[in-house]
Amino acid sequence: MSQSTQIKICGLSTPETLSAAIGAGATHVGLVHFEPSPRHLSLEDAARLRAMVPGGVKVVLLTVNADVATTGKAIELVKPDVIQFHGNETPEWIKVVREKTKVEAWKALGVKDAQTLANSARFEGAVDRLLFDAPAKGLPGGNGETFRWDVLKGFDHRIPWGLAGGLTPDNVADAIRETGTDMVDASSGLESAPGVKDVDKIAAFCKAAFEA
Ligand SMILES: O=C(O)c1ccccc1N[C@@H]1O[C@H](COP(=O)(O)O)[C@@H](O)[C@H]1O
Repeated sequence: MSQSTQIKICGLSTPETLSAAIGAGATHVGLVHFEPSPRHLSLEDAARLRAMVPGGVKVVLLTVNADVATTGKAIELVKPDVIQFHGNETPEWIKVVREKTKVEAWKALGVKDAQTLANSARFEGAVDRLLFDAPAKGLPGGNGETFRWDVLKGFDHRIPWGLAGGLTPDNVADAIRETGTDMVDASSGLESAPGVKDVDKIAAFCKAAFEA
């Protein structure tokens, strides 16, 4: 069993599924603030869920191309531990937000090929973690799509990173073994319908990830 694997369960929207994720051992819980998403939460609802999270579990607030004012308001209201930028945010923009707010910053990147990884170096010094996801399709993320994990093999990572994109209870162990990641992030693969998390899938996912 790998005790060190970090697990983010994203797109939680009810107290029941939030506590299922925490009970199953998630190290990070994700709240989505992006209106087109079936997982969208108002900032007020996100703040209510955030207040239920015990210390020791990190709250990740996900936004997409939000402007500075919205980002600042979101951080002030929700008080996340981490903000996950899942759009076309630049390193320079993220650096400014991070310096102003002191909140840990993650940047999701859609991986097309090895060139995406090479280009990710531009985020060095701007973010605390990169999340490698499938390329945008419909939504910028949360599409349940995997990508070619083999491009991650042998890459000289300079920035802490995590793996996202189409992860499920059935493929997460292979994903960890094939990529060597120490953090996995899942959302739509743990649902019974778009935006509806399934507590059994959450538990099975965490078990499989810890046992990989
Ligand atoms: O979950 C969403 O609706 C979402 C919307 C916009 C950007 C990102 C979104 N989700 C994140 O995408 C990755 C992969 O998700 P999945 O497991 O493939 O469904 C993950 O970080 C989600 O939190």
